[in-house]
Formats: sequence, C-alpha cells, structure tokens
Amino acid sequence: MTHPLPSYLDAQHLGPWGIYLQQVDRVTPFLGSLSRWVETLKRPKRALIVDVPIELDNGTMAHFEGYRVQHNTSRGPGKGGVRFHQDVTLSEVMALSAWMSVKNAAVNLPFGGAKGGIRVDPKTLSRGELERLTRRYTSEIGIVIGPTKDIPAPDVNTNEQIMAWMMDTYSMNEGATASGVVTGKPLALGGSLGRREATGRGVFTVGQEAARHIGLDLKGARIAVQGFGNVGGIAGKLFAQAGSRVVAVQDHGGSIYRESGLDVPALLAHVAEHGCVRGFAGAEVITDPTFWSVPCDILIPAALEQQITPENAPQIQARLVIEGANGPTTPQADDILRERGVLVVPDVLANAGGVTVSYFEWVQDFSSFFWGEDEINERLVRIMREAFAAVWHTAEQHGVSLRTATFIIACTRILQARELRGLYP
Ligand SMILES: NC(=O)C1=CN([C@@H]2O[C@H](COP(=O)(O)OP(=O)(O)OC[C@H]3O[C@@H](n4cnc5c(N)ncnc54)[C@H](OP(=O)(O)O)[C@@H]3O)[C@@H](O)[C@H]2O)C=CC1
Ligand SMILES: O=C(O)CCC(=O)C(=O)O
Repeated sequence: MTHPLPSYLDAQHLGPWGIYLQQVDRVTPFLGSLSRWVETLKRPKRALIVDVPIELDNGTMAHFEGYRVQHNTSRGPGKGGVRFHQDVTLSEVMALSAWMSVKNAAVNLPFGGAKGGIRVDPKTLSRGELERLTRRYTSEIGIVIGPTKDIPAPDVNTNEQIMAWMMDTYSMNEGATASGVVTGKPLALGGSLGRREATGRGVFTVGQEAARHIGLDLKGARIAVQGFGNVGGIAGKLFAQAGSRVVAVQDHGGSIYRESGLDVPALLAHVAEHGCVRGFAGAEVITDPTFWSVPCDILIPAALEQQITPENAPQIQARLVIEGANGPTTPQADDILRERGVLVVPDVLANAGGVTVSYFEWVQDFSSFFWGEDEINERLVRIMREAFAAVWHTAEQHGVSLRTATFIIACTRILQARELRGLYP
C-alpha cells in the first residue's frame, strides 16, 4: 500500500523537487512494466539534516544547516556534489540528488545519486571559518558517506581545497587516508587530471553533437552564457576556441554583451581577479532581463535552478539550449521552448561530464594508478558522444524531448537494477 506523499514531496509544491516529480510523471508512460516501481523514484532513500556549529573569527558561535541526501543507490554508491549557498534547502538538495541518480544512469556510471549542501553564503566567511565549516559538516555527514557508500564532489561555491579538507577530515576520523571518499580533489591528493574542466568539456561535446544534428556551424555561432564559474567559464572557453563568439555573459555582478564576441581569456582573468563580470572593459553592460533576449544561436545556463521560466522562454533567440546548470528550465518553459522549435539538451545529459571524470578519479584512487590527460579526455568525449547518440535515437523513436528521452534511458536502468536486486516482492 502506498501512502499519500507528504507535502514537501508533492509535485504541486513549487521548487526543484516539484519540477523533478513532474519530469518523472512525464517519463512514466514510457517505462512499460517497470512503471510499477516508479514510486521508488519519487522519494529519496535517505535524507540527513545536520547542524553545523562553528566558532567565527570574532569568537562568537554560528550555526548552519547542512544536508546530505541519497536519492537512490540501486546501481551503486551515492555520488554527487556539495553546494555552499545561502539559498540551499532540503527540497533543493533532494532534487539535485535525484537528478544525480538520473544523470549517473544516463551515462551508465556504476553510481546512484546523492547531493549535499550547506545553507551559507561562503563569501561572508574567512578562509579559517570556511575550513572549520567544511570539516564540521564532513564530520557530521561522516555516518553516511564513504568510498563505497557515498562520494561527494564539488558543486556551486565548492572547489578542490574544500574537497581536500573533506578528505582529510573523513580520513582523520577513519584513522586511515581514504582518498576515494571525495572526488574533485587537488592532483597532489589523488585528484584526476581533467576533472576541473570536465563538466565544461562535456557541455561543449554535447553542444558539438547537437549543433551537427540541427545543421548549426559552431564557427561563428553566437553563444550566451549565464554563470561564468567552473562550468560556464570552461564551456565558454572551449566554444570560443572552436571559433564561436561568446556574445553575452551574466553572473551575479550583472550582464555584459559584445556583438563581435567577448575576449574569453581576458574575461576569465577578470572574473578570477574581481569575482564577477562587472567592470569588464571590453563589453557593454546590459540589464539582466535583456540577457535572455540577446541575439544568439546557443544559450548555456550554467548558474542555478529555475532560470528559464514561462516569462523569459518566449524571448529566447537561441536555436539550442545546453543546460550546464542543474534544473535551469521549468517544465512550463521546457514546453514553450519545444513549441518554438528550440532544442534543449537537458542537464542530466549535458553536464554529466563532471561526474564522469569523477568516476575516473574514483577508479584511479582505488587502483592507485593514474591516467594521462589525453586518455581521460578521450574517454570522456567518447562517453558523452555515445550517451548523446542513445538519447537522440530514443527521442526520435518515441517522439519525445531529449529530456524525456534521457529519463527513459536512465529510469529504465535504475528500475531494472532495483528489480534485479530483488528489493520487491
Ligand atoms: N562543478 C561541476 O562539476 C558541476 C556543476 N554543475 C552545475 O553547474 C551549475 C554551476 O556550477 P559551478 O560552475 O560548479 O559553480 P560556480 O560556483 O563555479 O559558478 C557558479 C556561477 O553561477 C553564477 N550565479 C550564481 N547565481 C546566479 C544568479 N542568480 N544569476 C546569475 N549568475 C549566477 C555565479 O556568479 P557569482 O560568482 O557572481 O555568484 C558563478 O558565475 C550549478 O547548477 C551546478 O549544480 C553540474 C554538473 C557538475
Ligand atoms: O562529480 C561529481 O561527483 C558530482 C558533480 C555534480 O554535483 C553534478 O553533476 O551535479
């Protein structure tokens, strides 16, 4: 017997988790007999909320709320990043963990889905405070993570240094160095070549494939990017290297535009120095709402969820949207874009490059044998291309969007694993 979902698990509940549930509803008719088990996708396996108290530099105490959610582990240990952001909520982390289950299955990695986060604006913390926060959070979630249980990685506002502190804290508690407990580590601690660039490289690779399918030449193609951090910055760089023109970029600091194309290396250097695109000399400033209607061929949302909405979807000029971010497009906006003939390469496929190289890192840590960068990039590109081809074929076969096609492939794999493991009567 199935009880009604609690309100925070309800599809009508606005927010990322509600969006994820609507996506599951859309895939269910395509799951055949496996649709009997679809309820398992509609609730996380395990959700941990932790209090993270730290001493601030001024001697006072502060308490932050942290989360680690394991959505599904049918296909392997939980895998997914950790986000430090002032707007992080349990519902958001639940959705991000579920998208990890789908993503990992879509590119056929032997992982389930998990995600973590702390509700904090890390920009307000000193380095020492950030380290104490990271270590206490790791200690608190230490009861559910581990190299064969659940392996965190970087996400928004987290990086190699934070992964190093997480690895060290977990190892201290275990009494042995456990490099496989997190990925996205510095190279000197068992990190992998190519991990930092992997998500952007994956975005670029599926972009190449999608552009080829719709007859869009990347040379001279105009690109708009929202979010110029790890994902958006690297993707922008790779498109520019391929001869595309990055004409518009938006981050928290504002939006900038240059019809003939921004100088991407100079913009990356500016962001590294100043923290945002504001003040970049070689561009005109545009308003944030105008960003969505700039003339462009490819739009890459690479910031946060729910950025492409029914309000701005009708204005988008691009023929192709490649979702670098997780959950950037609401289901209603998805429908508007589809009706308008805009092709959307969904997050659960487009940004899978990061976790794919995280998988390589995890394998390298276990074998204590490290691969060369060319080998890593070749394997990454091959996996992304094969996954894209399978999704394209499934979309044509069923007459559905690339998002629903990716969900068909991934949810079938997850539910088959569930069934084979005999978790059902
Ligand atoms: N890192 C990874 O390997 C992966 C990341 N992703 C997803 O990609 C997205 C970006 O992550 P990542 O690049 O790692 O994060 P970063 O922290 O490196 O960068 C985030 C970027 O988004 C910008 N941003 C944040 N909020 C807004 C906003 N409201 N409007 C405009 N810009 C905003 C930030 O600007 P500012 O600095 O000014 O705040 C920054 O440029 C997230 O959705 C993440 O989940 C997906 C797969 C893997
Ligand atoms: O590299 C990883 O394990 C996870 C990356 C991630 O958080 C994501 O794909 O959203």
